[in-house]
Amino acid sequence: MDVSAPFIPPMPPLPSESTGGLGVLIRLRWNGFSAFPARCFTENVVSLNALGRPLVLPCGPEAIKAVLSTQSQDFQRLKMGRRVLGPIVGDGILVSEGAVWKRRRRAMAPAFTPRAVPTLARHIAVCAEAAVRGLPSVGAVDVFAFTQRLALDIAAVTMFSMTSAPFGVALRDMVTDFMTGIGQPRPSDFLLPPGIPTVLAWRRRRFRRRWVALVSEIIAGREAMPAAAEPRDLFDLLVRAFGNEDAVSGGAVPDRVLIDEVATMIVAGHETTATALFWACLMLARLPDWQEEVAREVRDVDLSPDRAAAALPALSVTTAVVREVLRLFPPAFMTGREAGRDAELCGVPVRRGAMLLLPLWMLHRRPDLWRDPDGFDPHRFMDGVEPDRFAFLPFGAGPHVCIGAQLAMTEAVLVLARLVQGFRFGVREPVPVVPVGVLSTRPGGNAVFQFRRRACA
Ligand code: HEM
Repeated sequence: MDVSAPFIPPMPPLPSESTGGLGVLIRLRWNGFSAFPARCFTENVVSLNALGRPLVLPCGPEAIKAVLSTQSQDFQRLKMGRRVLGPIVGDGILVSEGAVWKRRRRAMAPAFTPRAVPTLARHIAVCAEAAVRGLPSVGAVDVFAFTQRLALDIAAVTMFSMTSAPFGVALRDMVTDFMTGIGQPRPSDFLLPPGIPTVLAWRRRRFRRRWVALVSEIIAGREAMPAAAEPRDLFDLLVRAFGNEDAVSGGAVPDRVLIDEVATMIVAGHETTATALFWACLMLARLPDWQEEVAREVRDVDLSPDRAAAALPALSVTTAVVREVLRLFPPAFMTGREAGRDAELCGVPVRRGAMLLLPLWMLHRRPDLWRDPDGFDPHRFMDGVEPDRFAFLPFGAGPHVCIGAQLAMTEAVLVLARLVQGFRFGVREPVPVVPVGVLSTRPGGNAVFQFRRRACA
């Protein structure tokens, strides 16, 4: 393929260079892809101020490495994360800190080892097969809705060994409600101290009550299933993992812990993977040559449930496409930390209490790290050439690195492979679809996909 002219996907405009800290926080409410000034593409650390509170933007690989990894002891999670995400993940490992986080992370790690991949890949393949078979042979497909539904189904099946059918609508409605409403951080979330309620406090408390009731009902349904000798799903793996941890600590796992961690896995896992799959479909629809390259790779690969995990090494082009999508449209487009003590970041002083926002999507498009940084070109992930460890961080780094990274890659690669194996697709965009970063990287606009079943499928 011609590597000289990679395709440049459209992007929203960036703010002016004079945008201050408050301007960044206000813009984040609407789109993280148009919140940060362009100098974040070139500088290592940008220091701003938001209503008197220091706002530091570590943007270069060294600064990001220090915050997430080598100096991670100086920087904790943003306290506002708990305020915003707490209604849905409670005290789960996505928002907890210190000893609680450490204990839960250690307990959950065994559920995400490579040994679990074949079990989870089998569930993914079953869901992908059913979803692909359910598509019309020829016609328009709402790909965003399709990937959201499928990712939720996969989350339900990998977690509980049961389809999301009995509770899927309620779960999807509540997660979407949250993501598009009270889950979007407001400037007051960033600026008010944790003890002071924001105007959303009451709505968030009400959501929490309804959410806990729903997840408890789902867990009760799963617990009613007969026990199995071998772990069937993440639920068995988590219960076993927490059980082992209890045996060590002598404590009992309260239901609330299980509710929070189950909710964390569903929320952290489904929206991120669904949006990555949407962008992968959009890129392949816009770039038929790449779509055919993937089609050639997957044509004779056996993606049936029992063979899915073994098929992964044969899917190197599909994997490169997914990685390039995660570079250009990272679902976790940004992460944040708070300075727990006075510190220094690549020579820049950072005061205790300073807020740090790390625009990971801009790291992935730095001209000093990437050739044709805005162009879509999966070749950069082929031929065994690996990017610098701290140039490409779709799953973060350091102690809080994504626990589900391998599961997410397995899911994205297997679903994309099965979709292209079954269909050829194109797209019409009345308005160019640009990324919108609110909690995850969603499409900002309507893309009309046309699908046609492949003759051999
Ligand atoms: C494409 C899909 C995904 C992306 C891009 C993604 C990205 C990330 C990133 C960047 C972090 C680090 C955040 C930080 O340092 O502040 C993270 C953490 C986390 N992710 Fe993922 N993730 C994905 C899928 C998943 C899946 C499938 C699961 C679970 C089933 C999951 C569970 C978690 C959890 C629990 C954490 C917190 C880990 C900790 O703090 O110890 N993620 N993810």
